[in-house]
Amino acid sequence: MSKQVTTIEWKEDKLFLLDQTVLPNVVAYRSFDTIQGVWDAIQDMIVRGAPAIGVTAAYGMYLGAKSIETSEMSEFQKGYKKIGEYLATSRPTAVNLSWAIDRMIDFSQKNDQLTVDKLKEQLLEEAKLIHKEDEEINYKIGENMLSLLSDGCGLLTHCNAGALATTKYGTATAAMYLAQEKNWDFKVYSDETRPRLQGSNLTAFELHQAGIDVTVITDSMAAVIMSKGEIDAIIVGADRVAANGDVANKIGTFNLSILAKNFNIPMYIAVPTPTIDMQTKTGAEIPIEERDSHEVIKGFGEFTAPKDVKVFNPAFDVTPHENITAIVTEKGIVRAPFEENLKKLFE
Ligand SMILES: CSC[C@H]1O[C@H](OP(=O)(O)O)[C@H](O)[C@@H]1O
Repeated sequence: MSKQVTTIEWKEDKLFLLDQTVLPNVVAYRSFDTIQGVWDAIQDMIVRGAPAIGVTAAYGMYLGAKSIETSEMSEFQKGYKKIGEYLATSRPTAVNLSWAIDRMIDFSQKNDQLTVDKLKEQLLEEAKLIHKEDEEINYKIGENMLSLLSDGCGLLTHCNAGALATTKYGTATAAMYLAQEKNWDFKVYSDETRPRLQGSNLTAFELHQAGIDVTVITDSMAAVIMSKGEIDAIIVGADRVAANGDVANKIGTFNLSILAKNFNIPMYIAVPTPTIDMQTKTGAEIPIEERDSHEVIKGFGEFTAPKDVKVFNPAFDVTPHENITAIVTEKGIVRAPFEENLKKLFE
């Protein structure tokens, strides 16, 4: 079994999160026991990655439930809904956040025959179940993705859709960990992924420490690597897949999809079904988070542009479904026509 970092752990009645803002230089865990702390952890990207955000939110919804001081169930439910509305404002794009919040609220409403104290205990169990399910889902995504790859392949990934973006295995990296267990001879190129550099400080960190052959490239080198025939497949994660198969993912994914078409390289999206949002019809409807300008012009500590210059910093872009070869989920491999075939995942 390959060595993987632990991103999220519930122990001593607290949530422990690996602080991803200080990787790869420092491996440090921070503990959280309030809903406000969880909100900050998601917004500040101490924890990030759609599935990891969802699991964190589930524990956050338990911590929020604990803070509601009433034994009257209707009062509790009203307060719980407000806790969910608050936590949903921490980041807008990854649908796993609202998916986890909605699941915890649905669970509380379906179990309102319990006492409030008993319900709170059960909410923690539901959060732990969501945690366990994520690990199982990622393993299955890896198995399905592996069926599309071959020993000796060269892979390109973008941002971090790895163990660090989930509870284990990752989505895009799951196949890489499984290929390592099969002693495949393969190599991975990781786009550093400006401006937050998740590809170099997270993906390269986790793959390198697991002993996987990983090479960091700048985002602008992707075309050259593809032109040299080094890449047999591009595998990325997603923050939200619309009903028509459009994919919101880290900024720069759309660029890769255009290059992939040019070089006739398959573009695979590795994604758990909770990231597929059938209520959002097309990518145009997906809210795209814009983050602070300093991520772009002060990412290395010093200003790399005039302090007051205009900066555009969308954290994500939308890759049109026409540029996608397949969406690989735990339930199977989905190809075009995506609208029709994604629906089948939920029948
Ligand atoms: C397993 S999907 C992770 C997905 O989330 C990342 O965004 P962020 O680091 O801002 O949370 C990136 O888009 C990854 O593909």
